[in-house]
Amino acid sequence: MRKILRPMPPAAKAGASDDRASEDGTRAGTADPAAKISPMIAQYLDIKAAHQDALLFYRMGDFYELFFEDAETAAQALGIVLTRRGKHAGQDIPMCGVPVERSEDYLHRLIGLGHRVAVCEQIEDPAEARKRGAKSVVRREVKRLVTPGTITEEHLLDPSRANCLLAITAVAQPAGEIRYGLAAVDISTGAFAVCETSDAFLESEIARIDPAEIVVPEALLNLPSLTRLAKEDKRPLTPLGGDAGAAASAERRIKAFFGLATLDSLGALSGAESAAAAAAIFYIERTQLGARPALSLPSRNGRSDHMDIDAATRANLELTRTLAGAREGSLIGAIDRTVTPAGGRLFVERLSAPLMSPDRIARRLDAVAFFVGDPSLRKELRARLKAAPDLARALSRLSLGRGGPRDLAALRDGIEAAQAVAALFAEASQPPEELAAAAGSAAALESSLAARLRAALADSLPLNRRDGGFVRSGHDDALDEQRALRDESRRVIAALQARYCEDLETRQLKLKHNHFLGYFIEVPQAQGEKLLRPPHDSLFTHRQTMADAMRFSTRELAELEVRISSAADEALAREQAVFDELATLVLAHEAAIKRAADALAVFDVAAALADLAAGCGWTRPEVDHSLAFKIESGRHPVVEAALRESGQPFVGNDCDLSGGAGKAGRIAVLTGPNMAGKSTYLRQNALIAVLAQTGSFVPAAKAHIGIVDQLFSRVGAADDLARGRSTFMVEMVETAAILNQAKERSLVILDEIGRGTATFDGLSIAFAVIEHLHAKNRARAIFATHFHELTQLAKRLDRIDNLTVRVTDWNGEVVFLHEIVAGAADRSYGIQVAKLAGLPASVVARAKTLLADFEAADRLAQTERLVADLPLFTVAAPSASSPPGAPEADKIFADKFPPETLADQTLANQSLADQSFADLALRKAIDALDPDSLSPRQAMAALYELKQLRRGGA
Ligand SMILES: Nc1ncnc2c1ncn2[C@@H]1O[C@H](COP(=O)(O)OP(=O)(O)OP(=O)(O)O)[C@@H](O)[C@H]1O
Repeated sequence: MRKILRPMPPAAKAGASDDRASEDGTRAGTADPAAKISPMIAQYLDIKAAHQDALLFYRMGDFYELFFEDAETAAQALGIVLTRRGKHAGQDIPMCGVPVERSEDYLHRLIGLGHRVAVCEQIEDPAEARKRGAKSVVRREVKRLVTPGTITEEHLLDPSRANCLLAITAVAQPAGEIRYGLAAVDISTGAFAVCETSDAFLESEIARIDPAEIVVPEALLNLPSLTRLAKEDKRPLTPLGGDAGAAASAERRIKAFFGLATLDSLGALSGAESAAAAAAIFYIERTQLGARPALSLPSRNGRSDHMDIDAATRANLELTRTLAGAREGSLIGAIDRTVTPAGGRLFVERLSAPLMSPDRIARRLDAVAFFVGDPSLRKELRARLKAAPDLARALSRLSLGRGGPRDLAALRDGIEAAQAVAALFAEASQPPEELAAAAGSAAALESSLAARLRAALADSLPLNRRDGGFVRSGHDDALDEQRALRDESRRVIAALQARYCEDLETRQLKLKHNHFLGYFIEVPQAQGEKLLRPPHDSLFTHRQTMADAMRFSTRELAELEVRISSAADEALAREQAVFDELATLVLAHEAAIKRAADALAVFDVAAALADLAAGCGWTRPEVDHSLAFKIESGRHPVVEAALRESGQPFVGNDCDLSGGAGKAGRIAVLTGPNMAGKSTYLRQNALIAVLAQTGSFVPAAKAHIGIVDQLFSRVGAADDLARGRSTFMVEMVETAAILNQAKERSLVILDEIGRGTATFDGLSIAFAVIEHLHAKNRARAIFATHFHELTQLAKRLDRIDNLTVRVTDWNGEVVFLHEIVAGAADRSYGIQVAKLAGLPASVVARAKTLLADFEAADRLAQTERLVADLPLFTVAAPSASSPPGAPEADKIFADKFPPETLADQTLANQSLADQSFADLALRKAIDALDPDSLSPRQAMAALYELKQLRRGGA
């Protein structure tokens, strides 16, 4: 529904709205198309020219107005009425507007949609402008440039997520390779991290940072991964002009911003990293219009420091949001028990970038273990943390000059919470390294700071500093004096009203105030007539006649007004000075406060993970440099939580993909009926790896994980119609990425590869994918499939294990046990599941008959032919010329099929993989014959043996 937001103000309305009328010489219907541009429109066009890439909120009295294309864009985005105001170049000027007091809501919505907004304020009193002539325009200036990646306002930000601006630059290496520099800055907290990456990992790094806005030099605008992100993920992408990304000026810009003589203290930033950091600074300076946010020095985040999780895997595993974009239902939604916004943000950051160093992981796990072992300390700590407001964001607003009294109060309460936490830890015996360091940072805060703030701030605080009334009385003598004068004057007004009432013998006289008249006396019409006549007319001066009242003033009232307003103004000015003093005091401790804020977040995450581990029976994983992947009784945290709510148990399952000494890890081929729990099993093992390397306990009885450097998944079957890709195309693109990139240390989970196309195409692709994974990628992997034929691969590829999910029949109904065991599924139970889903009985019965026919005849035969034709070991073969009987194949064949078993084996009902082995057996038997050395009897026996082999393979 479209809402009408801005009725045109009534002509008689006094004050600010009148300025609109006097300024605007092009009111609707009055302008001559050929007339000159009105001064106001000329001013508007001037300001707009400097802010072409933003919607211009142009302040007119109590509204922000938008004109021309901006009006059309905003009206459509906000669902507000588009109207017209005068003409420009013979055309109507489209216009819409939002009231100032509700503008933040509209800003929020526009920013959420990826727009940038330039907020242009009136910077002088309209009365001042009028003094320059009736047609003069109020001076205006853009005071704020609001963009998705640079917002700091509490109500515009999600407390549980970082709000990152990401600058990307490219630097060509001497060898021709392009290296990308990435600088991620969260102005709302001051966090500033840089890293460098190659083209192959650019997208996964962007997915990890999950930026609210990306800025790039114009030359990079057409980079395919960026255009895709901007178009399909709707990430705001802002081009930077000038030399923003130039390596040459980068160092100078960083030094100037941080006031550094040299960049040595930042460690060795690469050329790409410093170019990106400088580009981010350039954009921040441009948008903050002179205000300097309290940014930390850029810290390097080596790409090899964290597990690489590509964008598709991140989305598929629903780590921080579901495929539909919601937090609820994601991993973080199910397991986040942090109690502070900063703790929540740190947890998201850690979960998005699992570590690669067993030592660093162990340090985090030590902190969690410490709190698991001390439940009462944990409870006490969490209670104190709950009282801690968002220190980092309040500090950032103060540093940008956008803070309010409540930000000072947040600082006060946050510092006190940090001190309380530090005091709690002073008594803790032998806290682990991570917590001891955090306690040190919390304790290092200047204790007098909170005391100063407590003494200065009133108990109840307004949102905006300009409202005043936030300084405690008794704190500042000068302020108290002004306030007394102001309040005294108000009492005098009340006394004056009483006196006039008495003198005129009426109770209907009121002393009122508005912006236009200031203080005035209002009486009903009949009373007013009296005041216009002697003797009253010598005292009362007529000001205005209303429909049913008249307004007057007196000399006494005018004098009083001057006294009152100057006392109020002076009190307010004094309060602003107190605010500035307090803000300066706080900012002098900026670095220490930031460290303490980070420390509180570290405490929060460790205690929250401990709470989770203790409450849900999670255990400490063992993480090292091996290629182990051994999980005992692992669970899926999100599915388990959902089942718990409906009172059902989750069945824990083991998983062992460990590589032996000097050997790559194993590949599990998982078959089982629909709805048995295959996808759950796949995902839970990937999530356990992520959680373990995040430094969390894991939902398993025991877990041993050798560092996973890259996590790949191909799960889910979402069409990606927005990108113009079919389900199958998406599946193949993601599978290709995995096969091209996965290595021995990777973990790969693949769900039903090949199901999106014709059966035999799909089966062939699935076969080839597993062979490639086994021979080339050599990664630890789980491959869930409905192609039971794939289980035959375990017979000839040494690192493949078959797993299946147990089900049982009960009175003809399928019962899922959700238990993963070694072996292959005997059948699919698809029809039973379809029956459970409520397919009509006639359809189920018909499907059963057809299945019996298909199983008996055609499909099996076709399958057998297909696999008999498949070139075996094409991936594993040392060279393309190696024949099927090459040494590796021979060895596997001999292990799997000793000659004595081949003769009497009935192969007729075996699957196609067995079939090819039987053919191989026949050929080997013929090759082994030496007719010249056989007696007639031996020749006869050999002939029978060959017949037998042939019969088995037919
Ligand atoms: N280990 C488990 N313990 C208890 N319930 C489970 C378990 N695993 C899965 N389930 C339940 O079974 C449902 C189906 O699981 P899942 O989607 O993993 O099956 P699937 O085998 O992948 O099915 P399909 O082949 O049809 O995709 C889950 O939503 C969950 O309710």
